[in-house]
Amino acid sequence: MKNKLILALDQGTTSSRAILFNHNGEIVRVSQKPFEQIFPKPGWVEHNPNEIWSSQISVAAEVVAQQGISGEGIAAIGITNQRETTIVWDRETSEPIYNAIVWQDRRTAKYCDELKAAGHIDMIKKKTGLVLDAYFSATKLKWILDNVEGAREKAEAGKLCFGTVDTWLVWKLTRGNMFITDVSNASRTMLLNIHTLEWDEELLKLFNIPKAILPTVKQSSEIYGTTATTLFSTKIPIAGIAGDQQAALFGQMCTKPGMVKNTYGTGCFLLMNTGEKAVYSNNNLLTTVGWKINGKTTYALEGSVFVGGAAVQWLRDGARVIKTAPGVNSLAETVEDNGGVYFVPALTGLGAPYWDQYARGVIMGITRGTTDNHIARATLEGIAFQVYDIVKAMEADAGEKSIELRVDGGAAASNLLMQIQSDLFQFKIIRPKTLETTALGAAYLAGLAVGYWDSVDDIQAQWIVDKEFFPKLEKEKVENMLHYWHKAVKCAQNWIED
Ligand SMILES: Nc1ncnc2c1ncn2[C@@H]1O[C@H](COP(=O)(O)OP(=O)(O)O)[C@@H](O)[C@H]1O
Ligand SMILES: O=P(O)(O)OC[C@H](O)CO
Repeated sequence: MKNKLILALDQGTTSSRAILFNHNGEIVRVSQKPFEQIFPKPGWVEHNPNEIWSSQISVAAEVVAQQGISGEGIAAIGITNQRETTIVWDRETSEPIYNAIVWQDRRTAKYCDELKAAGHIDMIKKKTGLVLDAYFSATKLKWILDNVEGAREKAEAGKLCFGTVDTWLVWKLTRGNMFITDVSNASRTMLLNIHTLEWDEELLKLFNIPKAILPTVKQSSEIYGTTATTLFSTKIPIAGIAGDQQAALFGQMCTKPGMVKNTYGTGCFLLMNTGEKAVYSNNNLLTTVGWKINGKTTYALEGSVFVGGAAVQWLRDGARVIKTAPGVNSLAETVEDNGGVYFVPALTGLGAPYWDQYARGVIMGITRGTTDNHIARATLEGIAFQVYDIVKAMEADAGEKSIELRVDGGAAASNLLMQIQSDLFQFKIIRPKTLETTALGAAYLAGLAVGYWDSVDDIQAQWIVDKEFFPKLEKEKVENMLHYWHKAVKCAQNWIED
């Protein structure tokens, strides 16, 4: 068994990845495929669910083929995924009835306002740990049922399935045999009571969601079933599922209360393990389920930034200032500072700690001397400032100052971004050798379930530091930058009027 490999499927916002890990937690092979981002209207973001599946299964098949193994060589599959993204499909045909509404999509912002005005904020926070925002699945699911012709009747009749991306992938991997999700993904729907870990009747009534449309909620690490034989040469156990941010927390081995990581992907997500206690924030952070293993639930506090690496992507695809994402670094490195330019990348509103659905991006402080180099630098800083604001909120909740931060995700590859982050915090940033901690977390969850690894202690030593970043910038300069950053944030806030 230990000679076999674990296959992690990491279905992210911008690409699908498949990674084979060995018993030492090392990457043996990776394959990655980007897929289309669909923006039908300002503030709307969609994916084609069939493309999510085809890109994911093609990279899985690719790593297996390139490694020259068959299904026999894989001990288990672990799944991790972009969270909240909402897919509804026909139970009979497996055909989606609408595009996936992506977590960044703001189309239900107004409906959230109505719910706030009707006084539902506290009940929702108490039961789900979440802030009333268009980010989560419940309002997106309601939108599909209300806006796709015939959907509500079909849902009432039990003919439709709703799933976050994990549910959709398991459905496809098992050819419709399994309709499940795990507690970490379920906790992001705004329909799960995070204390009982069951779908909540009061919430289902509020959002007008028929229970028949929902999957069964499972632990994050257990043998759920096996893949359909038509996909790989043999049946492979599917044994781990977690939302990507919770998986990254696990992959970073933040398994003890108080441990924190930040992932710099499309968005940025800072999570702190709070142990068996669901801790509530007084500073606009989310309470979420980390994972459930062997009947024990671990909770986390989370600060979510909607646009992190996606700001770099916009610089590449929207503004066309750079040709590749890493190109942002070579541009930004050529200037010593931002030249007074501040970019608040509120391209899909602002997440924690502002929770402003109507904020939009601003670039402030442009002068005749401003160049694309300054804009590139301001983009990286805009990512780091947002993470700074979240750490401050978490420190206020914890009542103590942070001393270090573990980082991962695609954009954490940028040494400049990590240096800026350390300068802002004035403490150490630690980047582990494996930046693919999301996939690694899913691999660990699956491997633990099938006995590939014996226990968390067995894998703890596999977390190895690659590079540490220490603050270099004087405190006064940092304070001045923070002053202008917060001034720019005010300009971005509450921009959209309808
Ligand atoms: N070297 C780099 N410097 C800065 N940003 C980068 C770099 N490499 C990738 N990125 C950004 O990181 C993001 C990709 O990270 P990843 O963890 O793969 O995201 P996701 O899982 O959300 O799809 C992209 O938004 C990209 O713009
Ligand atoms: O695709 P990522 O890595 O940016 O993660 C998306 C999050 O899960 C959204 O909550």
